[in-house]
Amino acid sequence: MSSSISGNDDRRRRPPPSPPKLPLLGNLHQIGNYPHRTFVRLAERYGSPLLLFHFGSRPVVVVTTSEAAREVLKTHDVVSAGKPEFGTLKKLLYDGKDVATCPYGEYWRQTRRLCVMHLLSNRKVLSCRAAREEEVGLLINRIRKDAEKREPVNLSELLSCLANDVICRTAFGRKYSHHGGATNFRDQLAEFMELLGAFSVGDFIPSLSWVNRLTGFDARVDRVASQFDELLEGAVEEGGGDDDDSQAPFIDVLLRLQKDSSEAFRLDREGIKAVILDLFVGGTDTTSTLLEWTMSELIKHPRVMKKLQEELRTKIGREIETVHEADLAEELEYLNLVIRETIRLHPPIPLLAPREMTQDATIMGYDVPSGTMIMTNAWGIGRDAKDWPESPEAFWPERFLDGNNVDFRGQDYQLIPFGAGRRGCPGISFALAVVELALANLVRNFDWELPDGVRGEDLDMTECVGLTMHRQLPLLAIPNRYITVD
Ligand code: HEM
Repeated sequence: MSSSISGNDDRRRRPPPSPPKLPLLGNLHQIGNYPHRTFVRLAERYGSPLLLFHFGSRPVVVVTTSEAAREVLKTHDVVSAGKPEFGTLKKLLYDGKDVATCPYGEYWRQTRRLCVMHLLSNRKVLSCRAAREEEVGLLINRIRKDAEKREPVNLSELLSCLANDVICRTAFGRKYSHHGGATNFRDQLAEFMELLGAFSVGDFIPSLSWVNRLTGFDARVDRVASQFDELLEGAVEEGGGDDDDSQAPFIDVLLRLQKDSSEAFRLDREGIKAVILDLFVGGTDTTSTLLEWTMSELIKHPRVMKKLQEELRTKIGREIETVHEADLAEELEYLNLVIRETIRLHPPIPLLAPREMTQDATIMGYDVPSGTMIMTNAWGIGRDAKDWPESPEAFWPERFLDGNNVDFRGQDYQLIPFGAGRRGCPGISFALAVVELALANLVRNFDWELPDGVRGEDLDMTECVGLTMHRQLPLLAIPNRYITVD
């Protein structure tokens, strides 16, 4: 399939179709607020699974079909495993010493191995169960109090706190509700994420880098990077106390590995801080966004909500106040279908994390040179009528019944919210553990209604795109207690 093409021989090149571009800006002016939607429209207009754009001076190929995604992420897995360099990311993530943004090579391989083996393995995820159960328990108790007042709760906010607190507990062994007195850790993290997702003109049009200085963007990046470094330094100083890896917070595990003479590869101090940051960046907003969309779809579709409630209430029973992970051991088929259907329609990172070609390659018959940035439109692929012939825009978990075993773990290219191939997400089990436990509790323990008598079907589902794609308006809903154990 792959064929190398000579760097100089432009006559033989067949690039993907490309919408007309402007000088300096390239195609940046065409992208709009919902790039994933724009890219689907343009792919249809040009009738091509690959389109070539220019974001300023950067060539970017956008992949819009499952077939093309398979070629990129499977056939050309190694060649497409590079990462584009962005100045802002480098400043915020210790010059690319993390897993998610570091270039493809030995450092990435070893660092990812450490994460997969020691932090995100199924065994380690299981051993963090107590922290998840406690945090979900706190959330449910809080909602019970609100239910007594019959007041709407801000589910978006609560779910974001939950994801954040779970990662904090597993990464540091404690919560960082407050750091440095009045400064709230969550606000700091929110600003960090905002900057990671922000458009930095200098990264695309180097001749306009001065704009970042003029607007104060660069100074803000420096300030946030140094605030976070201070926090992580504190955590590294305090860490290293526990010898038992299975129970230890991530920071302790990484510090122990650093001292372990039998380990051929050791992360330095910046590497440890960068990896911890990666887990926050990769694991908080993504998880809470998935929870937020799942609850939105359930409230919007009372039939599905009722069916899921029946499954949970029948299989788990009414005898316990709060669902624990052991209670989920029973096969909860419909819960699984609901999560699959939500993530199909609302992949938290609609365009996956950008990749960069490390060699020339031919993809779907088009030549894509080394250095091209690759964006895979998981959102568009999840709604492509070719792969999802029955009402692709509809929320209908039953589509996964009757032998449709399409799953999101990176083998089925029509459903790739976690990416695929060697740079695919290593945090799937970690994320699902939180998502399943939280949903089982929220849905089994309460009936939900929208405030002001708004009907579920009228719930606004407008998206807002940053680092992740979340709801534009927070999800406010009134909980009514269902499970009341005396
Ligand atoms: C619903 C939750 C999540 C979603 C939708 C998600 C999605 C993704 C996606 C799309 C990628 C890029 C994949 C690719 O390029 O093929 C990725 C990478 C990554 N994710 Fe996740 N993720 C989630 C949860 C997590 C969690 C909980 C963690 C860790 C605590 C995590 C850690 C990472 C890391 C470290 C990478 C970089 C992998 C590499 O470059 O080798 N993610 N994730």
